[in-house]
Amino acid sequence: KNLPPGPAPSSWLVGNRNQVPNMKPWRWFQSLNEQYGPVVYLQMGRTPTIIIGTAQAAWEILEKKSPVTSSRPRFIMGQEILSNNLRGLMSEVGPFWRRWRRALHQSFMQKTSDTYKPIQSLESKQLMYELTQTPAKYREHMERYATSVVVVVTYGRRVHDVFNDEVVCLNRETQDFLTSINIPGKYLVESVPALLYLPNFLTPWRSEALKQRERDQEYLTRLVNEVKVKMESGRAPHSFCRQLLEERDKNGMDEMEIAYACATPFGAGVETSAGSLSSFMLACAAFGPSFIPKAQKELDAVVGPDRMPTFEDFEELPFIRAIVNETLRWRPVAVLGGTPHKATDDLVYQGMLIPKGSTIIANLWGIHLNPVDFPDPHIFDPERFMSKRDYPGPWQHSSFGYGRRVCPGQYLASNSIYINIARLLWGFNLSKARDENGKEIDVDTFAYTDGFNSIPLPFPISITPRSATHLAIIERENEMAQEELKAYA
Ligand code: HEM
Repeated sequence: KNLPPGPAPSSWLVGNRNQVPNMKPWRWFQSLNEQYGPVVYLQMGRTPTIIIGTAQAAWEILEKKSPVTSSRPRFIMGQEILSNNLRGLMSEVGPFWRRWRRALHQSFMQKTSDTYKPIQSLESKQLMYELTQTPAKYREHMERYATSVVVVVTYGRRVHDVFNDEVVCLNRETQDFLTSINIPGKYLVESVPALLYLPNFLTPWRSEALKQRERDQEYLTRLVNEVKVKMESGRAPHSFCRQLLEERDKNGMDEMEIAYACATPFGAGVETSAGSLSSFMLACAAFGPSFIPKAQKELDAVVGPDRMPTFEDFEELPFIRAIVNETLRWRPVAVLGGTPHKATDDLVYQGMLIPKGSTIIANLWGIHLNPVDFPDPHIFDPERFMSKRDYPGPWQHSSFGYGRRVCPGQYLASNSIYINIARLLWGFNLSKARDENGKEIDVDTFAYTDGFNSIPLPFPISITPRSATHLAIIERENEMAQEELKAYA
């Protein structure tokens, strides 16, 4: 009674579960919101599930009612078995989550994130140089940038090669395993938790996850120990890990909690940042002539050809800022709004009951492609951010989520996106690649991965320095940056 509207369940037992498409479910969710309204009810097995499709409803439910809509559903395989309940991102609201969240806030709030601008600037200079050398490998270079920033900030050491670096390989193995088991419906135990009481020999799925847990704990502890050794010899640059170790008495975190907390920025911050930069490149290939000339005019007037844009130019570059916002809006990387929330009490939204225990999904695909807020939503048009609009929240888009779960890395992330977009547009002509006959190669702006983070599938793009002066500056800045980067080895 009074539940939000939604499609009829297929059966009492599975509810709507078998109606959800395996591929890109966010598109189906969007069509449901178009049909039934901004808040839709689905019954996933026995769990009530709420799909939110507008920014206004998401703000009312997840921000204003955040005291009761900020928990997480149970993740039996990913959180309880694989991670021994030590990953804050999947954790229910409670003392463990608060400790973890406080630590992240301290190290990634705006003021602290501003102290990471120097490393972001240096890594971005290397990225610019790499693009002059091997432009076709732009995705790899962007991934290296995003990974190195996150690993420097977390452990105080750089990443030179995303294919062979040990931290990267081990973290990626964990992330891949986590993604492969966190698929709704894949394991019966997620809907029938009583299976947890079966003996080990009847539960091979458990043994596999426990083996991965052992590997994770070994390398995550090893990485923390490396920082400890450097701290003892006075060689540890400031880092998230060092701070957690130094403040152990204050933050009350034990060794393993610290080890897992340090895995957080990698898991949450690399694919999201690199994927957003890839979406920007796709927008350049698809819509470049409609916005690049204006952006370059602004950069030429404010920055000129004799130096690269810096963080200090930010206030003077309103159109570049608009491009950053439009990049995050146009193709939201956390396409389903990140990890779902859970209601810890009944609440009522516009007369509709959201029952206690509901899983709540803010479908960013629907929210950002809602033509009421963003007319012609699939067109990449930074102009929509050039004047303040009536839209809830501080960013004028919803890319970083809501309420107590709002992305703690939002400042680090937006600084990365800004500095790279400003420099890419300043230094390069970015346009459609051409085939052997000189014909432009079209790109598909819907060709994205199906994963938890949705990122563009590989596409060709032409990246060439705007002039010999720009190229010389990119080379000179990179040379100087390499000297400064030696401090992080
Ligand atoms: C463009 C880049 C990024 C985007 C678009 C993004 C987006 C998001 C979104 C939508 C959420 C879910 C919020 C919610 O549940 O309502 C989230 C959560 C989170 N993000 Fe980010 N993020 C980005 C980069 C980063 C970075 C660099 C970090 C590094 C610290 C980070 C750390 C986290 C963490 C730890 C959470 C979970 C918070 C919690 O469960 O309490 N993110 N992010």
